[in-house]
Amino acid sequence: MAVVLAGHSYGKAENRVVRFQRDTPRHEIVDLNVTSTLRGDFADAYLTGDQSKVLPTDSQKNTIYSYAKEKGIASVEGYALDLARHFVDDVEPVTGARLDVDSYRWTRAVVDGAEHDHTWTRSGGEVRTAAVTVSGKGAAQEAFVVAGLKDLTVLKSTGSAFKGFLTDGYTTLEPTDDRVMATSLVAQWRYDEQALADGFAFDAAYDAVRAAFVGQFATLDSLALQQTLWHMGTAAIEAVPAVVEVRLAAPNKHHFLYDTARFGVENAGEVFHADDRPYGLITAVVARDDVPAAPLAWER
Ligand SMILES: O=c1[nH]c(=O)c2[nH]c(=O)[nH]c2[nH]1
Repeated sequence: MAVVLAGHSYGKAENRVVRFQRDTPRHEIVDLNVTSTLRGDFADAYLTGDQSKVLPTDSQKNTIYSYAKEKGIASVEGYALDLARHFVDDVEPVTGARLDVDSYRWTRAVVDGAEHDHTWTRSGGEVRTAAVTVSGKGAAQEAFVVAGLKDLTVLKSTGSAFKGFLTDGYTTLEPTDDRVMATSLVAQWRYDEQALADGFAFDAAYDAVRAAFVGQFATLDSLALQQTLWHMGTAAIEAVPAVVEVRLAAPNKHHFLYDTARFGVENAGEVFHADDRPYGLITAVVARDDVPAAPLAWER
């Protein structure tokens, strides 16, 4: 038996980059959490301690901050592509780079009825995400762009059923035609090569996918969260031609009708106990069948 180094990667995690645009009196803000991950043959750094091929994570951090000014952040995905291509193209031992970016939304403060030029309030829990992977040098290079969101919390007070399910000796759940449905959606979607062209409208695509998710959640008379996810993924692919694969994870944020009959009080679906755990966790991968899978796009 021999022990081998079976895998490795390294990078700088969670660089908190806050970039302002101050060219006019009305400033703009972009607030990011950026993680770089580099791949290549860095085995010697582990096996013998030879760091001659290792670009320090400190240098990666400096590049991440400097590119926020040098290249700008016209879109988060474009900024991540610039960084990933730089690490692979310009740093000899690097053969693959992945950039993960969380993007936090700020809303302009309203002061005396008017939007303020340089003050914002941080908006809700929802976070926009991007994961860009560049692999290989020169003509053989491949690039993948995965956009996403996490913690998009949605709730509907009717239009959701769950019935006809399998039962066994442990089943106590009552079937229902009318329940509260709520989730805190985590979604990622992969774009095809259209996203690699200059000027691809990442923000418009994001807005369209998000609107497809929320629209399906609201309008589908749901028979289960599973069915809702299928419709969400399908609607996103139909809404944006560049989207080829959607991965969804949805915790079922259970709302249980509170039993007020015990006190002689009628409760016609008006008072619920919002439970936080345990929760059902439903996932789906929805994809076009004419586009090859891209496992590298998802590899962390
Ligand atoms: O939408 C649902 N899917 C399930 O699989 C499930 N299981 C359960 O107990 N409640 C629900 N709801």
